[in-house]
This record gives sequence, C-alpha cells and structure tokens, in this order.
Amino acid sequence: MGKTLFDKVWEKHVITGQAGEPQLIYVDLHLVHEVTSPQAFEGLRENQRQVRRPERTFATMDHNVPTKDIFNIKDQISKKQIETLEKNCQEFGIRLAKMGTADQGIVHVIGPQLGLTQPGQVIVCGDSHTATHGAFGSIAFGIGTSEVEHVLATQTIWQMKPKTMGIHLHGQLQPGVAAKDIIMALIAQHGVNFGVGYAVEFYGDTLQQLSMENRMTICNMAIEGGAKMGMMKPDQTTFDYLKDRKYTPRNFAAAVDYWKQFYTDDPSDYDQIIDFDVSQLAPYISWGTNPAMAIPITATLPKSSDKNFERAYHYMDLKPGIKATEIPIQWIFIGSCTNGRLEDIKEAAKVIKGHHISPHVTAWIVPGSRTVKNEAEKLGLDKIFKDAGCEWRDPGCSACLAMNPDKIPAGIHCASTTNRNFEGRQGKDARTHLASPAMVAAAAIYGHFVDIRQKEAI
Ligand SMILES: CC(C)[C@H](C(=O)O)[C@@H](O)C(=O)O
Ligand code: SF4
Repeated sequence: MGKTLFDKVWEKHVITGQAGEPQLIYVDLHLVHEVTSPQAFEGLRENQRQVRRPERTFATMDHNVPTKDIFNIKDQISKKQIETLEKNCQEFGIRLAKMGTADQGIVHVIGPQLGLTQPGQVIVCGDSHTATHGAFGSIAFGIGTSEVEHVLATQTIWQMKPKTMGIHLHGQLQPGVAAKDIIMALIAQHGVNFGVGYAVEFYGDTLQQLSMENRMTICNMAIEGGAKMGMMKPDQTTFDYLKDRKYTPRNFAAAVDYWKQFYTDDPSDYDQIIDFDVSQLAPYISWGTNPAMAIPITATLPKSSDKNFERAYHYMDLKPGIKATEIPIQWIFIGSCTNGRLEDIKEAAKVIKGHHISPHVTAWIVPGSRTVKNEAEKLGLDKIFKDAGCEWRDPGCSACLAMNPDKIPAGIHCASTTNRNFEGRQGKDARTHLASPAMVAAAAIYGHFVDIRQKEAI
C-alpha cells in the first residue's frame, strides 16, 4: 500500500504520539490576523511566555479594516483590534503587514502571494479558510484561539490524523465555467458535510488546466463541504507561481527537488473517493442560505418540503419554481479570499469592459491585497470598473462578512464572489448569492444573473 500526499506531509511533521490518538505536529507557518489573536497574545503575557519561532509567524490586518479612508477607523471595536495586533506584533517580534503597505491584505491572499505558503508545509491560522493554502500541497487548516496561543508558544499543535478523501476532477471545463463552479457544484451535489473528518485531496486531469488562483478557489471552499483541509499535488504550475516571490527559498532548484516528493502514490490509497466529471458543468449560483443551496444557472429554484428550505426561501424572499435568471440583483461584490486575486479581478474586468452596470445595481470591487490592487491598476483594470460605474476600493475582507463598515443593506440581493451565504453574513437581513467573478460581473450589467456561456449575454 502506498501513501497519499496528506500522509507524506503529515509523517514529516509528527513529533510524538501514536496513530489513533492526537499527535503533536510541527507547524512550519503560522499566519495571524487581528480577530482570533488578541486573547492568545494575552495568554502568553499572563504566563510570561515568548513566541517560540517569530520568524515562522506572519501577521496581517484584514477582517476589520475599512476599504475606504483606511486610516480613519470609526468603529471602536475594529480600531481596538487593529491597534492591539500592531502592539502585540511589536512586543513579540512578529512581522506584520500594516495597513497601507504592499504586503497587507486578506491572510489567505498574502500567504501565497509572498511565497510564505509552500508545498510540503503544515500551515495553520485562526481562520477556517486556511484550507486555501492546501492548493500548494501543504496541510493547511484553521484553528481556534486557544490553539493559536499554543502554536505561538510552541510552534506545534495536537491533531488527530483525519481520514483521506480523493476528489477526482476530470474533463475539460466549458468556456465561461470557472473553478468556483466546480466547488459550488460539488457542495450542491454532496452537501455541506461530505468532507467532515477527512483531509480532502483534489486530483485528476482538470487540475492541469487550472492556475494557482483557480486551485486556491477550490481549496478555499473545502471547508464549506465540511473538510478542514483541501489539498492538491504541487506541480510545474505551483513551482512557476512560487518562483521569485519575496519569501520563497533562494536555492529554488533545491526546493523544487524537495517539493516533488509530495504526491499521492495511487488513488487506491485514499480512504474514500468522489468522482466528478466537470465537462458538462454549467455556471452555478446559490439561491439559499448555505453553500449547498445552489443550482446551475439553467435550472429553476427547487421545490421541497424541507423545513430548512422553507426558512431559506422566507429569508431570501424567493419562491420555488422561478428561474435562476429571475433572481433580482441590486448589489454585487467582487473580492474575498475565494475570488479576490488578480486573475479573478481580470475575469470580472473582461466581462465588464465596454459596458455600464445596471442603474439598479451598486457594485463594489475589493482587491484581496494591496499588491493585487497595485497590479490591477498597472493593467488599467480599475479604470474599466470605474468607467462602468463600479466602486474600486482598498483591500480587506470587506463585505465578505459584515465585521467592518462594508455591509450589504437589509433586504438587498447581492451577487457575491465569496464563500458563505449564511443569514446575516454580509449584513443584517442581506441576501447573498454566491457565484464566480464572471457571473457576478455579468449580473451587475443586467441586474439579474445570466448564463455567461451564451455569447449574446455579454
Ligand atoms: C473571523 C474568522 C474567525 C472567520 C473564519 O474562521 O473563517 C472568518 O474569516 C469567516 O470567513 O467566517
Ligand atoms: S475574505 Fe471572508 S472568508 Fe476570507 S478570511 Fe476574510 S472573512 Fe473569512
């Protein structure tokens, strides 16, 4: 019996502990943001402990930052969290990407962008979308605040080894169908719990067609299918992406040689397999209040006597039987750690270019990091959006979750490139519809979703 990618990375990191019990795992990279770290630092202070490996720890500000007038934080709780992070990083000697600097941005955007995220690593962060980094062939998962304290103090974490699940993605995507549609369709078809207890690895020929940005979108949402970790084997696309980034190893050839050992020997080594043909996939949109309540753009909203469906229909003010294209859209949001990278912004700009958004729509474009913003501006993408009537803002989590001034108003239907459509997620009583960047951009033009595979649509 061979080994999976997961097994190979795991085995290199076990310090102590038996199989079947929690094992102590070495952590290569600890990413920190302002929401889940204050009590952890406080705990260190109370116990007079230091950060064990400050050079393996990196902090950024993302959830609470305003995306307009960034140095003027009006909300007192947000202000305090930002200031506390700055103070803690100073006191404990941790690198921090401060507001306004090129490296600042959403934690899951900046890790890869800076080359901190690398194949074969164990990466943790007090944030559930840490699975994003698994796209590079690392074991990456979210941890709670008490675990953040433990990792700060020891650079290790106790973990129960999960089972492994392989998700076989095969076939070629049709033009207009995105990585986001793959993961949304998978969750719609297998539910929000299919990955519970598993480290999920995506594999198969479809991945070869996907850029690192696309791959990150898929791993990012593994958690919405219940899997703490989503992984992919590193390959030439991974190595090319990492080359010459700020923190990638200087002896890059030697690093690539090391990284090449991380792959699954044979699919029969997974504990479980899901087979997924992407060739017939249509773009997906979510109509309800969890990511599994999603349908192809060609479908009508499902009928069901399920109580959760009834509640979702009530919250969303929608009715079963209407077409996906009939959902009214009054707001759009392009950004987040799911789809706030340069390639996502480019995809959206391609659709928007030469159009004006509907007079009934407010459109916010929020790059995932300051570097993404700068690069997009170099390409003139900001101008495309502004000319079309969209707002081009500063980086942060923004309206992905309503923890900062960017909130979607009550009752408004917002087409959003984010990953969660829970009640109140984007603002009290706001109605979120998840979709790909191109689908969201097209919805801004029409004031409702359209099937972007049809040429006349855009
Ligand atoms: C605030 C943070 C702890 C949270 C998470 O863990 O994911 C947030 O990033 C989210 O997307 O809901
Ligand atoms: S962009 Fe959204 S999903 Fe990602 S870390 Fe921020 S709040 Fe969480």
